[in-house]
Amino acid sequence: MDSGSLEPTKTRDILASFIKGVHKSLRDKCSVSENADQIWKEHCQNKQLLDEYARSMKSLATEYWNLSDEEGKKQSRNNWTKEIILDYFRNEGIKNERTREKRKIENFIHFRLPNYEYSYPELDYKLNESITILDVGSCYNPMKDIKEFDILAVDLAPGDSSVLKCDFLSVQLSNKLEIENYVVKSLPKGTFDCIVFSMLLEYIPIKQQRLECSIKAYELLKTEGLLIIITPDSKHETANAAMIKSWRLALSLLGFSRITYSKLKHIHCMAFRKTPVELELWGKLTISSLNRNQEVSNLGDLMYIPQDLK
Ligand SMILES: C[S@@+](CC[C@H](N)C(=O)[O-])C[C@H]1O[C@@H](n2cnc3c(N)ncnc32)[C@H](O)[C@@H]1O
Repeated sequence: MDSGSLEPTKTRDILASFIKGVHKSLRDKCSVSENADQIWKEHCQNKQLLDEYARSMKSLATEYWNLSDEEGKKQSRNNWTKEIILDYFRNEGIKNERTREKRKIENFIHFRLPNYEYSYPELDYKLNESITILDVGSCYNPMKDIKEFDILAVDLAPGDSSVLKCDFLSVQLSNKLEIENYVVKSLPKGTFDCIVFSMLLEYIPIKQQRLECSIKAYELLKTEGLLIIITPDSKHETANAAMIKSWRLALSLLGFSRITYSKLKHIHCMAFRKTPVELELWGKLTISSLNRNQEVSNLGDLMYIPQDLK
């Protein structure tokens, strides 16, 4: 795409609509096909399209999103992510969350399960010097200069030499990191302090696949590790509140506890921790607190995006 001689706002709009168009075309194809896995496979092999997407995304984010002034900094997904991760791992975040979670569980047991035997686990988080981060769908590795982070950046189509090629939907999970010719073949379970899905889930065309990504994140994180999810939305905070609530329910039922949520001008930002509370008990608490009258027959249905409904 050559848009070099156009006005900046025009170029920005062209890049943004190309990106949205790739997402839409994938969703449309999957919605009329019996074989969404095949559509996804074909998409992953379309090198020309993926490379153009990577160039467009990098250009949009680094040249056209104004992030240099004070307001821009406040609205930046990378600044939000950095602040939340550092607060959680380097300040009192883990300790505060344990206290909050313990209190929540104890209240729940007291009122709903008075005969239940339970003690909140003794925890001792082992953090290496750097915070290990798996940035899924990283594109150009936007957080690579943050010195506290040790980032494994992966993408279908790397937009920077520091990013390894990997389809998160099909990559194997095992007990070690395996890389062949800059392609990730397998990721180690239970080893990451933090996983970042920054503007990833709305690219994934099917609700069930979004759930699969979330399940993989759960398996790859250490207990008490963080999952950061950023998803674009320029509407008012309340416009898609039902979707945000629905994702929270799905992720809670997987064993995540939401620790914070912010609506910035163009994005929703969420951080979840992998709770150390046993899943059966956590599920009961989730159903009682978040799911008062909703029937959940398929967790995948909860991971919808507004575009699925169009
Ligand atoms: C909208 S871009 C976001 C880039 C970056 N995270 C950011 O915040 O600027 C979405 C990225 O997710 C990548 N992606 C989508 N599905 C993926 C998958 N299954 N595995 C790895 N990367 C994926 C795309 O190639 C694309 O680079």
